[in-house]
Amino acid sequence: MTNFKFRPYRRRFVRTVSTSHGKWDIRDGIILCFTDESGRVGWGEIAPISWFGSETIEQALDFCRQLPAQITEETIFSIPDELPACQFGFESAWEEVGRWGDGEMGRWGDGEMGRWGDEFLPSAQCPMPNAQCPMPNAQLSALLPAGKAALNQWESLWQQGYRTFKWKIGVDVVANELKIFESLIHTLPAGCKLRLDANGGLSYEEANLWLWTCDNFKANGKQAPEIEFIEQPLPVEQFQGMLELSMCYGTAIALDESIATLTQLTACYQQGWRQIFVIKPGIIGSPSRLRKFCQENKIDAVFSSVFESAIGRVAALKLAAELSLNNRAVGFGIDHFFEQEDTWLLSLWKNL
Ligand SMILES: O=C(O)CCC(=O)c1ccccc1C(=O)O
Ligand SMILES: [Mg+2]
Repeated sequence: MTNFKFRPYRRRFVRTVSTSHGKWDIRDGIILCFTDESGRVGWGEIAPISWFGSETIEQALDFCRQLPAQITEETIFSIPDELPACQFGFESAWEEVGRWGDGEMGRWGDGEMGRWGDEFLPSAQCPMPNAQCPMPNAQLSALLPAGKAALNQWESLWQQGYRTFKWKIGVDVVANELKIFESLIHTLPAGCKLRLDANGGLSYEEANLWLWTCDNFKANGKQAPEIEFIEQPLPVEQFQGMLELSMCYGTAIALDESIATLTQLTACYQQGWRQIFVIKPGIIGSPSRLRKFCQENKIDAVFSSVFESAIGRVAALKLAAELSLNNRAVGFGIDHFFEQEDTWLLSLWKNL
């Protein structure tokens, strides 16, 4: 049995996230707080992306609202598969409560449970993500802005230590993007990797053109940057097309939208996908079932952010650390899309 509270939040990106699905300016999410009988605290976060295949924020809120103030393990482990972001948020908060020994209050409370709003607010400072999970930027992939803005942004990210970059394609017409791509690969220094993310926005012909261009770049003996993979070239419905493409080119393909939830991940694996899997823990569903799947099948996984706050990120990165096999950079280099996080968390606590 645990005491359960939730609070919705809204955060505006400092720069628009442009993908082939359109523009995204605001992240709506929900923070969960569990407190057990002995006062141990666990935090969780629900950060859905409905255009990606998860529930909507309204569905997640409706689910939270119909729950009683005290919930059991049974409730947490029977959240329906239609609410994958809720499964992640509730289960990770639950795991966090269980992690602390008797008498310990967890990483947020510092032994003294503060109050949030009028009810409970962590009295200790806000969770400091970097202090909580120190991870060198070299192990993260930094998300570049779409279009030619990428040409101006990579350098400051490089200076911050990032060595893997992801650039969105399928946003503009292919001829324009190919031109920018040419400039980008000729300016990126040796020792870095580039991921191209089409978000399902290419036609079969365009996908062939991109894969051919990447293969050619490599064949011409160019060593920098290494094109690590093309992510989700075709729409989710065209799984067979992507399977074919994955066998025709040297450049690898990573599935993302196609495997947004555990149900989809299982289906694609069963249908023979063995290249790269982009796992977004924040929307995939139950962490314990994800663990089981990854351990049983030894998939080549790349972990990726859903623009969650430090609370969801800590839980997601914990899974990434447990389940990454090939040391691929995790797609959490997205801080430059937000105002400084501690400031945001502080104001979140204060305004509750
Ligand atoms: O994976 C990354 O490197 C950054 C995160 C990212 O690109 C992303 C974030 C939110 C929603 C969709 C996507 C995506 O990979 O398409
Ligand atoms: Mg993607």
